[in-house]
Amino acid sequence: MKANVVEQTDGSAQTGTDAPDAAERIVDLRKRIDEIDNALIALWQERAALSQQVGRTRLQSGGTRLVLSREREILERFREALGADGTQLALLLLRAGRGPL
Ligand SMILES: C=C(O[C@@H]1C=C(C(=O)O)C=C[C@H]1O)C(=O)O
Repeated sequence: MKANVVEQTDGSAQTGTDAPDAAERIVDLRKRIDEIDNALIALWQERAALSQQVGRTRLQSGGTRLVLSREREILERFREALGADGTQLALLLLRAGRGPL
């Protein structure tokens, strides 16, 4: 294993290059990647909580646990935007909110 694929002593991951300019650019780009990941995690959790709220509201009013036509719309939206990966992502999103089928 190359030495530059191990962790640095400060706990941050190595950049994977010994070129200082590239390493600096990578550290910079990674800051934005980390911001995006944190936003995605927060949005994921918010969506799951909202979905659970909808589910509870519907069940308490005598409605169904799921609305498959709505789920189909969401799957289609993600597939149109992101292709096959979008479908997989939407399936995970839906499961996070309403639990497994
Ligand atoms: C949240 C809802 O309930 C369920 C969960 C959905 C979701 O997580 O988006 C979509 C449809 C329903 O099966 C809803 O009907 O909007």
